[in-house]
Amino acid sequence: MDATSSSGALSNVKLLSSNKLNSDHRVPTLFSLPKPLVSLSCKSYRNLQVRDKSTSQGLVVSCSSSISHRDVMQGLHLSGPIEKRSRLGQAFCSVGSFTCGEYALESRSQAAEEKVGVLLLNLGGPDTLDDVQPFLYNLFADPDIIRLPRLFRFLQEPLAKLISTFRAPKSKEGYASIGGGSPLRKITDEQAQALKMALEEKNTSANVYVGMRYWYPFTEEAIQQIKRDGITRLVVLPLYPQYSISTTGSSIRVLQKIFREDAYLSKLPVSVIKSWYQREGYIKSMADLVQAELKNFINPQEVMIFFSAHGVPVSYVENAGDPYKDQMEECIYLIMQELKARGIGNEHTLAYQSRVGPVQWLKPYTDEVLVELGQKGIKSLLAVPVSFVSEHIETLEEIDMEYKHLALESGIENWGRVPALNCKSSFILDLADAVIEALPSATALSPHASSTDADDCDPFQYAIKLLFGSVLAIILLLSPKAFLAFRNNFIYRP
Ligand SMILES: C=CC1=C(C)c2cc3[nH]c(cc4nc(cc5[nH]c(cc1n2)c(C)c5CCC(=O)O)C(CCC(=O)O)=C4C)c(C)c3C=C
Ligand SMILES: [Fe+2]
Repeated sequence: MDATSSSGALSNVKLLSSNKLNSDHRVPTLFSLPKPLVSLSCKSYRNLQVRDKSTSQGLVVSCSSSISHRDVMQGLHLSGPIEKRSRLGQAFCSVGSFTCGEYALESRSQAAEEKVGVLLLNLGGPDTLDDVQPFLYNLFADPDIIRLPRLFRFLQEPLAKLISTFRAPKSKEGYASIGGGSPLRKITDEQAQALKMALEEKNTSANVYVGMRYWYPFTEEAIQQIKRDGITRLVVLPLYPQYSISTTGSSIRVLQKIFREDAYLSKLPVSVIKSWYQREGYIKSMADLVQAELKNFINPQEVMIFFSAHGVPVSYVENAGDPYKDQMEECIYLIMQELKARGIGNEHTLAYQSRVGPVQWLKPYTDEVLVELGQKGIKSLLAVPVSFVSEHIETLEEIDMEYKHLALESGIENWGRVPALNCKSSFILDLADAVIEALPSATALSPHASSTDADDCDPFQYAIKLLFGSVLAIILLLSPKAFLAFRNNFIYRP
């Protein structure tokens, strides 16, 4: 099919040219829009949303950085001569000067040969209690979760076996108390379906896939399906708003490995949305949830807003450069700013939950802060889970049961919890916008590892890790008592 006929839905769009890059991809397609039929709004430096007024069809124009922020913000007041480049895959097309009346733009939805895929990445969770131990094994066998120096990598799998076996009974109790398994697969599938529909509403047809890191459907399975479907452009969207080496980093590392080893995948244009905690749609959706939940308290203005994020070991942030903590703090700041703009000026605090194992995790710890707040006389508290967008064991069991119990015991009288975003429509619509904005910048996936290797730290730290690694391994292998102590440390506290 040629590019002209594929633009049929946009009757007011005139095809200027189409370049054949190679036998598989016919890109880009360039159109001009007569001024009266176009409204233009700015989403970011590189993506202008253009709407054809007569058909309400939406298109994305990607701009080179030679268009300044001021030019972009002025939208319709732009006037030439400005050099504008459309970028699709590896191709650059110089369009030359343009004025308000003659926009040259690149059309995604009209490139008939393009088959867009969106890959949602998530952690995964056991579907049944029998899955708990093997799920935990997969998690602890991940070198981005238990970061051993390279020399000690041979211990990764035996350690994973050991920790998963000893942690499983405690974990099973948790999963049993929330119905016998994790709700993650079901919710993520629903999010995928909702995202597909939201994209359709925005005139972008896409297949949406789910790839889990530690349980079914595994990322590897999703990638095989993407290949079978002949996807020609892929957006990777991890369902973690903030980036951590242990979550998004780990999933991207798996992707890079698979893509590197496959002739088709290594050429596939891919755009990875590494973090999206600062997106307006996400922040507003979170603020909506907080605002709605505050109304359930008798004195909403007296409620302490208590953000509880999943923790990571301190070493991730301090030695490996994990941006997770900074992004989390900025995210909380943005949500609070949004609430302030709505006239909600409650006090707030951030703490980290779900620590595992005998190392220091990000502080303050949720359980300790709850006790302190109770002792300080705080009477009403609204817990807000922030690191994850679906209900899961740590919201349904850890927050709703353990932390609630602890808070009430500590003197807090009124307890509330903001639900996870799940399929909230403003959130899903914003994810759809994020996908649409990411599409033009897709390029072949970089072969370099995205996560910081455990060996990348300085030689002194490396030597210390080596020493402690050896001592730990020897103690674990030789001493049953130490082994038991280690086991006890690998269950969540309190
Ligand atoms: C942003 C979210 C998450 C970060 C960061 C994270 C880091 C991290 N997690 C563990 C250990 C475990 N996590 C477990 C479950 C789990 N973790 C997250 C999210 C993050 N983890 C979610 C959403 C879930 C729940 C999945 C579900 O089934 O509902 C578990 C298993 C649960 C249990 O045993 O209690 C473990 C163990 C580490 C070590 C880590 C950082 C290094
Ligand atoms: Fe976790």
